[in-house]
Amino acid sequence: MALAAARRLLLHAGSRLGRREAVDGARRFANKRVLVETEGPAVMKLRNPPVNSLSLECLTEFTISLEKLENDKSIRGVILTSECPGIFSAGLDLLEMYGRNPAHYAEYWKNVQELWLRLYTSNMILVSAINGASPAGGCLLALCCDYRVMADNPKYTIGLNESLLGIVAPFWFKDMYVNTIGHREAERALQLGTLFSPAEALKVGVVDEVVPEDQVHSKARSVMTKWLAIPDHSRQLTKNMMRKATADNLIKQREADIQNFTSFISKDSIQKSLHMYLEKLKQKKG
Ligand SMILES: CCCCC/C=C\C/C=C\C/C=C/C(=O)SCCNC(=O)CCNC(=O)[C@H](O)C(C)(C)COP(=O)(O)OP(=O)(O)OC[C@H]1O[C@@H](n2cnc3c(N)ncnc32)[C@H](O)[C@@H]1OP(=O)(O)O
Repeated sequence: MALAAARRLLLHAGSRLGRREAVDGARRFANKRVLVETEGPAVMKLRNPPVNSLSLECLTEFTISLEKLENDKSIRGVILTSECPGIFSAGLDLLEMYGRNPAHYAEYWKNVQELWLRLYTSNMILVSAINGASPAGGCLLALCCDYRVMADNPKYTIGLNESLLGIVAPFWFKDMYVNTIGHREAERALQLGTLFSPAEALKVGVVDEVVPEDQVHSKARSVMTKWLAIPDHSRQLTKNMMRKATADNLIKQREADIQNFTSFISKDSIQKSLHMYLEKLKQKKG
């Protein structure tokens, strides 16, 4: 209920902002954690500092922004990137999965599923400009895209590292990984929780292209231009043919997946693992 109300408020605020900024001549709309520019190829920038973690609020704003873009028939493609220096996205927000109650975990997971389903089955062309670290849920966002361009900076890594946290990548994360890099590579990378450097990610197929950091956005734009030259109807039907079975696999068991997540994440042993991981992140500083 609370989330539905927040959603209505955000949609309302979003459209107000949209109108005001259009009057200024810049075609863009924004909410607190997601900025969308629709001048030229649409660009969606995550801005949830310090690390673009996908908190419930961030997920909600992201989903709403995507919904607005989908409803604007003049927008055929979106570049997904980050406004946080050095970070594409740190993935799901660990604080949404630690020390909360089962109802919160269920609500959070429903929203993770919702964003994934919308992104993965989007009719728009999605290109990610990966300009920073992209672990776990950050990698998931990139994997939803039709093409991934990554900055050539060895400090940036990408991959589904869940097993390093003592948790397990859900089956639909795994399915998408298998679809992208094949069964053997996915099996190894998932068990080891591998975080790939840009060069390794290119080799294994997690990303499609690695370019110097200052060229990530221009490359993403030129990729978008190429993809926009393809007729929408044939490209969309082809995308749907490739992705439908994977999305349907979650759709048919959404409730069971929420229950699984809630009971798994509520376990004492899993909470303990998350606690240790969060402590490790804190200690990194000191
Ligand atoms: C069998 C049934 C199975 C059912 C399924 C069950 C479970 C699966 C569930 C979920 C799948 C999970 C998916 C995820 O996405 S989990 C999140 C994984 N993310 C990570 O591991 C990234 C962790 N972060 C980092 O490695 C680094 O922070 C960074 C992104 C490389 C950035 O490094 P940098 O040095 O720039 O920053 P800091 O490390 O100092 O971080 C700053 C600040 O942010 C906090 N933080 C970092 N990441 C997260 C996060 N994901 N969520 C929340 N908070 C995060 C960090 O703790 C610091 O906080 P502080 O308060 O100390 O300033």
